[in-house]
Amino acid sequence: MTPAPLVALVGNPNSGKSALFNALTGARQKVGNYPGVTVERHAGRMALDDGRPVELLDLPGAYSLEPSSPDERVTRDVITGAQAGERLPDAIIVVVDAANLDNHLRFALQLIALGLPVVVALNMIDLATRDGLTLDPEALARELGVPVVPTVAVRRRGIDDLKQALAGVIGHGTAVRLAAGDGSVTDDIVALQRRARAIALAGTISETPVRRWTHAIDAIALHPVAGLILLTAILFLMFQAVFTWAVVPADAIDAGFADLGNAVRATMPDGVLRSLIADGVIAGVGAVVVFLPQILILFFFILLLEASGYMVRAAFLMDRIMAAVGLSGRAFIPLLSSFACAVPGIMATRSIEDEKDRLTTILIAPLMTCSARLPVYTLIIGTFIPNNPVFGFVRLQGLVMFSLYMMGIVGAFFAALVLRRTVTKGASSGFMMEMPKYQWPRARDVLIGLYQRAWIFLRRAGTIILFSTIILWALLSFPKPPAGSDISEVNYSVAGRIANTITPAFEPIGFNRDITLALIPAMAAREVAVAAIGTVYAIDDPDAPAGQESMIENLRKRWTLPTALAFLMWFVFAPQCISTIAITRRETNGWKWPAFMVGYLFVLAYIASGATYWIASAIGL
Ligand SMILES: Nc1nc2c(ncn2[C@@H]2O[C@H](COP(=O)(O)OP(=O)(O)OP(=O)(O)O)[C@@H](O)[C@H]2O)c(=O)[nH]1
Ligand SMILES: [Mg+2]
Repeated sequence: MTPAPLVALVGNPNSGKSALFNALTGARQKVGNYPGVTVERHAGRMALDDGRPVELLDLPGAYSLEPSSPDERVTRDVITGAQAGERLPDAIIVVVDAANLDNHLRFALQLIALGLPVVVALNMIDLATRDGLTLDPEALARELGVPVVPTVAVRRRGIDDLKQALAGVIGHGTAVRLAAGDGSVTDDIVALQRRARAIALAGTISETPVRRWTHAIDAIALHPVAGLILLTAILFLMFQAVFTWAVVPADAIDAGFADLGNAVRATMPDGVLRSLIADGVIAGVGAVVVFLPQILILFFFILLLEASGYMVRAAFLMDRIMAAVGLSGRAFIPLLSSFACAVPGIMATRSIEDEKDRLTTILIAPLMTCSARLPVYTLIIGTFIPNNPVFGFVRLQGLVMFSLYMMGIVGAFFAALVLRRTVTKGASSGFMMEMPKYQWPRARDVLIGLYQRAWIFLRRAGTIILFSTIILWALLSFPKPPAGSDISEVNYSVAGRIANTITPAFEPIGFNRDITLALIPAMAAREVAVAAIGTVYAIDDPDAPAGQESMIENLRKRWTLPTALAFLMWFVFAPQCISTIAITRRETNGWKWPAFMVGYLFVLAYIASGATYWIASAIGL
């Protein structure tokens, strides 16, 4: 006796597979309104209208054929015939959510391409109608090249039609597939998404304005060329704004700290305590806090992009590029978080299944420009780069800032490419995600996000930065040179002597003593570099008025442009952050990988700074 034909229900999570299974077989499989209800296969029996028995399989939902979790693997193995002890299904019912066609058709296209006889169940038609969406199942069938049956699983509507369509395809092999669908499917997720979207559009008779808008925006936002141009333009605008909008509030904060410093100098008697407060605490912490407006503007943009639904689109656009350098698409979100700080970014890599994928992402996360670098970049750019307009509307300072961010990204991709061919060799996995609807960001959410960021930043200023500044101040202030000595106070101090000892190692890449002085305490946190420079100049030049103005004057006097550029390059690449090293140790369970990370990043930083210095000097900057 030949066994009854085997039919499998496949589709995205939460599309209604188990509900359909119950409707078709009369069984009572658990259904629930969240993804991941079914986590293993279930079999049941049903009869077609002509009395033929069929064995029906309910499978766990999946987003794609590249499994990212064990239950998705079950699904993939069953429908490709790779599952031990299971025969290849004679047909599959692809269940799609009619109200979410763009997302669900992506997987449907992959499934149809497998070549098994397919019937598509256009489920949850009731919800689509409620959302003001009218679909054309025949048009969808034409585009997909397989029968499409509208169903409402929970009301048992469309079940008979589904059985009939199934009877039509079972036993007819692939020949029954209509001619129109070419069945070819690509690994390129952006292309796949575009095709799914085009088919969804062709099958849509009418829809609400929100849905129409989403389609219209995505036609540009997800376009492989126009989308990338749009993304670049948005990022660009962001960095222009960081510079232009911050001027007024930053000046106000700076004036506040300057007044405070001057007041302390005017009222307190000259001595160690006055120097500690004015040169250490106020000059150091003030030098960092000035950058609060810029950090908030940056995060304002990031929060808007996240809340509007654009960020996921950016992830889609980047997926192709990420795959090209051997990164998993899932790495996008951790890498994106690393723009705030590498520590949460590295923690977010836990969502990456594959160990090698994950390790690669951890190793390159510090190359994403974290917000602690912003004060360093802004100070140096503001001091050394003139704010000339280029191409009429773009300003040079914003352009340089944008390039520094891009350099981090390009450096990370380059590093991934090399790592993937050497220390973390292996295949990388794909990426599927639901595409959210566009919506206006809610003011409340954005405000809460900004408040949290401000708090994190100020807390750092009040703890790590304050603490390292005080230590540095002490090391810079003692011992005091004997009266009448012509050695400067800084050079005579412990810190000055340490810096003078190691400066020769950095001279080949253009660094001066001030920089080496700043680099060591900056291991605690990158912003400390700015605090350190503030403290050094406050001690070195005690008669100058407090505030950023005199710090900038000192920088211009003591640094050359090639040195300043080399210093910027150092901060693009160098692993100047103890917290990142610590979290890498924790997430990789040992010292091997953090040691490797620190090593390769220092080498990279040294080479990049040196090259910048020499090239800049050679062309006479
Ligand atoms: N309104 C409506 N709700 C439906 C329909 N089909 C399923 N549902 C509901 O959608 C939710 C998900 O259904 P399930 O059958 O559990 O979905 P599933 O595809 O098996 O999900 P996983 O097992 O997680 O992959 C449940 O709350 C169902 O009651 C439908 O046609 N219309
Ligand atoms: Mg289920």
